[in-house]
Amino acid sequence: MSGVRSAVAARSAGPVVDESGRVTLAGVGKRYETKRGPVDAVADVDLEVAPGEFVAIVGASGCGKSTLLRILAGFEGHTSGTVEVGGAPVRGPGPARGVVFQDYGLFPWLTVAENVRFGLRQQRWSRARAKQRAAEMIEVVGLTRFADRFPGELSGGMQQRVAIARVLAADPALLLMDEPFGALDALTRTTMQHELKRLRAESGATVLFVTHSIEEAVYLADRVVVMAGGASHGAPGHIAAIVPVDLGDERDVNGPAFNDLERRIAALVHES
Ligand SMILES: Nc1ncnc2c1ncn2[C@@H]1O[C@H](COP(=O)(O)OP(=O)(O)OP(=O)(O)O)[C@@H](O)[C@H]1O
Repeated sequence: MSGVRSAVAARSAGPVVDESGRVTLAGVGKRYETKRGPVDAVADVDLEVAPGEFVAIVGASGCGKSTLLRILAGFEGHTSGTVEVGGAPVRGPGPARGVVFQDYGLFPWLTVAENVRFGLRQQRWSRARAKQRAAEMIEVVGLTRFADRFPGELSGGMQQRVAIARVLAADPALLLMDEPFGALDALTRTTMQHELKRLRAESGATVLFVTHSIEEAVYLADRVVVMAGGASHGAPGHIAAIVPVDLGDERDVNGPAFNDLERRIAALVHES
């Protein structure tokens, strides 16, 4: 936990609740003005995510999942409604929000270790502390042997692991992840899901996680948001359902309760 976040935790009595991870979306809409006229990517999105909660977002292609994440990351503005993180309006990117998107966003001229240290140094971590933290996170994603390699020397899946290590190293209050494991092979994907679960339990970060895999959503999340619509479907993207995942911490992906929930969510995705 970062210095600021532990200070917040130390002041509050009772369970640790880091309010800086709270997400509030109220009546959120995004309209793109294009040559062919306005495109409503999303409309009327209401969602409250509690600090420390893990919310997965699923839905057919084009329903606005990435748009919502980009808005929360501060990469683009919304055109209606309110978007708040930690009780403050989002006006641009910020260090309390860690972002892992489909493109790895690594600096090709820096080594793996330098890439992971970069954000920490930007946040004024000392050289020694940044070096130690980077080494720890690189170990977590299983890339210690490659710490001195450049991104161009690694596979896509390995580059994605570096991007994940880089974001997790900074211990953000809110993690925004858009298909972060989409490019990984099945075995690495399972390992990374485990690690993400563990790291998130340790750090208490709030996570918003976009995935096309309903199994992944049910395995990781406290709640699954099902989105529907999309500009190409003639209706703006919107939230069609929010499904709580009441399966406890140890989830058996082959268990009947797990599979039932997976089927229920799949039906909601296909209906919408
Ligand atoms: N810059 C843009 N200009 C115009 N329309 C856009 C722009 N960006 C996104 N859109 C439209 O907004 C809608 C939502 O796109 P978005 O990428 O958020 O969907 P998605 O659910 O993440 O899709 P996928 O699962 O395929 O990644 C789509 O119809 C898309 O065409």
